[in-house]
Amino acid sequence: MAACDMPGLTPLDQALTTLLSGIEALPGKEQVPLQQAVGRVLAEDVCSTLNVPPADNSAMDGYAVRAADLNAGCELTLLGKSMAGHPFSGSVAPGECVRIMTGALLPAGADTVVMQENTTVLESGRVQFQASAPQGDNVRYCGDDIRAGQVILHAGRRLRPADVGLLASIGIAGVSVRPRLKVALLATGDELVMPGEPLADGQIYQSNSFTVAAVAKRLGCDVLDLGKVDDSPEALRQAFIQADRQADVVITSGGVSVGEADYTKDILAELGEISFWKLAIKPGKPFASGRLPNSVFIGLPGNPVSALVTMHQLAAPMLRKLAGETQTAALRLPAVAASVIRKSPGRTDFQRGIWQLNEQGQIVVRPTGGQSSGVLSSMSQANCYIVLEQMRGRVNEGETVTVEPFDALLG
Ligand SMILES: Nc1nc2c(c(=O)[nH]1)N[C@H]1C(S)=C(S)[C@@H](COP(=O)(O)OP(=O)(O)OC[C@H]3O[C@@H](n4cnc5c(N)ncnc54)[C@H](O)[C@@H]3O)O[C@H]1N2
Ligand code: MOO
Repeated sequence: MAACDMPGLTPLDQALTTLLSGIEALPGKEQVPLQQAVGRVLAEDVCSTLNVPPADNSAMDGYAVRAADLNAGCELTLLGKSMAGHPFSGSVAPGECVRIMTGALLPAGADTVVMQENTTVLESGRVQFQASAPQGDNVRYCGDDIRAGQVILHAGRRLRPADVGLLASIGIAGVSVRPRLKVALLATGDELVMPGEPLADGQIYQSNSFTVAAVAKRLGCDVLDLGKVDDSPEALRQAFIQADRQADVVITSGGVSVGEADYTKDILAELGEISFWKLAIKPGKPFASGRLPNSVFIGLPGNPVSALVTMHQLAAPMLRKLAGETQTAALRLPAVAASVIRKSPGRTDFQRGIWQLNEQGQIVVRPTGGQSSGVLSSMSQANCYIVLEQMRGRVNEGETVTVEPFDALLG
């Protein structure tokens, strides 16, 4: 069936644009020490008050010289040495050089550093050089990396390991960050049992709260797992009211389809506002979002892969926006299908696959087994999505497809 024959299904991009335009970053900020800043979202731009490096210095162990003095076999008089933390106090005149270590300040008068491997210390104590060198060779100039006054990290940045090093390198001991989002999780369904408990006929172990919590935690959220809710309007009503009191965001799984026990949408509409989506993606067709009196509501479909894929593709960008984080587009790359990939036109598929490089340096990808939305093992084995366009049908071996490598939330 062609996509135009699938009425009421909204493309993912369109749904995401609408969902994101309807929410704002939650207000507030707090100061945290740098040791606790990785993974947090900057609340303000950070400006450097320093040049980095703070002064011209050496990139090598060797000799600081004037480049104009150098030629093959030339000899220069050794004046002294410049060590990291112990600069040479004099200045280098024509015909002179100074022993210098990596990171030590370049003495006045010198403009170049020659690696010690290209020199010989003579019995006279003078230093002989094997060749000339371009002026500035092996010198790290003041401000090469960062200039005083420059914004080094912008508000909205989720801090990475290199970022906290960068902040430390300009002497910053703490930063202003956005508060952590409080996220309450509810798993709906009479059939659900917690791992560790015995399983009766017709019951299954609940897994969605574990996958969804794992992603939310990787996004730096404080997660409050409120457990399972039975498929009854009253149980859902009470659970939603409790969750709404405690959290900035309430995320449920299950009960958003058209089944007789699918009450999530009704209760959400009763207590707050609902927008219900039928998305043109597979897995993850049913998806609800909206507001409760105090919180943003996200209703994921119940099937385990659908819940995780919609958590990643829709809920995670929403959580990032609420947390004040600047959005970045997912990495998508062309790849060669290593096998036939079954697909029907109508929805954009997020099949689970393994990508690797072949001997020609091309990315090749194959699906990881069963692609039903209940088959979590195919997600567990995967290192990427194979993103197959809405209108596309079966993919033959050798055709080009798009892969989206799992990012830090899923990988
Ligand atoms: N007539 C139709 N039926 C269905 C449609 C449809 O359009 N028309 N959509 C299908 C799609 S697609 C999905 S996805 C599911 C979503 O349904 P719900 O969100 O209402 O989810 P449930 O019915 O509650 O559960 C579905 C499935 O997932 C299992 N589940 C639920 N919660 C958990 C959990 N926390 N951990 C593990 N597994 C869970 C549940 O036992 C069911 O097997 O609807 C289709 N039906
Ligand atoms: O498309 Mo539903 O999301 O899993 O099977």
